[in-house]
Amino acid sequence: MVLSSLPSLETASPAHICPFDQACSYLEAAAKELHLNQGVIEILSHPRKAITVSIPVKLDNGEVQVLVGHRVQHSDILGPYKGGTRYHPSVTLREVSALAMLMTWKCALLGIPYGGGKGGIAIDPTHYSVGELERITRRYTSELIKDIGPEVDIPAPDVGTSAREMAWMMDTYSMNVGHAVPGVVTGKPLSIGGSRGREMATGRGVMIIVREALATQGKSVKGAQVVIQGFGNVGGAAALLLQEAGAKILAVSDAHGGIFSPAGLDIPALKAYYAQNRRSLAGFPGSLPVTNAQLLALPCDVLIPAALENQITEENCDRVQAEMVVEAANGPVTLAADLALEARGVTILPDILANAGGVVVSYLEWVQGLSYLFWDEERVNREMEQLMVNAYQKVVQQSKQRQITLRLAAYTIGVGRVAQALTDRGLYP
Ligand SMILES: NC(=O)c1ccc[n+]([C@@H]2O[C@H](COP(=O)([O-])OP(=O)(O)OC[C@H]3O[C@@H](n4cnc5c(N)ncnc54)[C@H](OP(=O)(O)O)[C@@H]3O)[C@@H](O)[C@H]2O)c1
Ligand SMILES: N[C@@H](CCC(=O)O)C(=O)O
Repeated sequence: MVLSSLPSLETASPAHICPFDQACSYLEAAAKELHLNQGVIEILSHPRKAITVSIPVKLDNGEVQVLVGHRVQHSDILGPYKGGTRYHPSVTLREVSALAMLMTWKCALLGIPYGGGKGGIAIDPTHYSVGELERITRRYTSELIKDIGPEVDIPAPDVGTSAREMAWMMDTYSMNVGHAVPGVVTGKPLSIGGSRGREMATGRGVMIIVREALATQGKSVKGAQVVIQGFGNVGGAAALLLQEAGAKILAVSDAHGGIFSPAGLDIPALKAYYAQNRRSLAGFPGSLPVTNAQLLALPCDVLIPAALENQITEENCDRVQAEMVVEAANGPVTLAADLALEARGVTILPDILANAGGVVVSYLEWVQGLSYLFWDEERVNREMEQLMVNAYQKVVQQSKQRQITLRLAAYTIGVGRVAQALTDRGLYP
């Protein structure tokens, strides 16, 4: 499928910035830096396969709805396609295609033997009952049954999904093939072969990257003032672990807005409050309300967008006061904002590095499953930390050697490894 032929109406992300076009721009920049052959660039600019499925679901009230789901398989040059499954109203084929491409570079950068994929369903999961979500997930998995598998394409959680959806996917796939296949997904519950440490893994990886990046600048995470957009799996875990590491979390937000405390938020207390307060941050004792727009403009040392794409744009980047932006989300800074922030000397830790902790522990989960030997959490965290620190150091070294930004350095490593494998395999002689 040629993505450029898709209708432009699909570019429904904030400010109508097409995430796939942006992903291709970064690929082109890396390819230029590496002097890659045009044929290689052409191959890597297109997903290998893009699957769109209809998902008919009978709602609890008897009504039938037909939802739209996608799975995009960008590249399997280095191993099975790998990447999350997103349930969010903004999901489009172009968005999923961009996210699948990012997964290819992320896995290559981290040196794990996977390609890149991503899936999603255009729904707001909060509008459906648990029973409806289970039926939707099972039907989506059935529609993809021939295209996923532990050696083919391995889904994992992303926005709006968690271990619960992975268990339903694993069960549906296993029932179809006639025996248990835990390796078809990662991020599953421990009871069916999940890994210790996976739930906190992306946030832990973010904490490690913040700590390393501050250390590179001769600063400490202890006392660093941090602002986080998004209080879900990634933002919530990053907040907790950064606070444990000594940082002061000044503000956090969800889709409804945020809260701010100049003295720093007590994250364990906030997590308990959030769960009891029907997932609302509003009114947390000692905090002041902030909008998401205000939150991005708060003075701080480190700003961590951990929600969706295109949050820091050409329009609002002038208001960003942070000295460092750490992309816990995929694609939270637009291309124009990226250039403007870099020009102002803001350090940007790119998504394919900063949020790789999740897929690294997905890989460790897959390895444990394949060897039928499960590790304690301390070992999982140690192995993940080693891969994250190693990748961070390589990115810094590449950035210094080539005099390029950290993002371009990360891309040149990821894209370069895939291009090399592509050439060595003879797919582009
Ligand atoms: N899960 C992983 O393992 C993983 C790994 C690597 C990267 N990522 C990336 O990290 C990001 C977050 O993923 P997640 O797994 O944490 O998802 P999640 O658990 O569903 O949480 C998403 C968070 O973002 C908030 N949010 C949504 N729209 C927002 C907006 N417009 N402004 C501010 N906050 C908003 C949500 O608020 P509500 O709850 O109010 O909707 C929620 O707090 C995504 O870009 C994802 O691709 C995830
Ligand atoms: N959705 C996550 C995790 C992917 C995975 O574990 O396969 C990401 O964007 O990296």
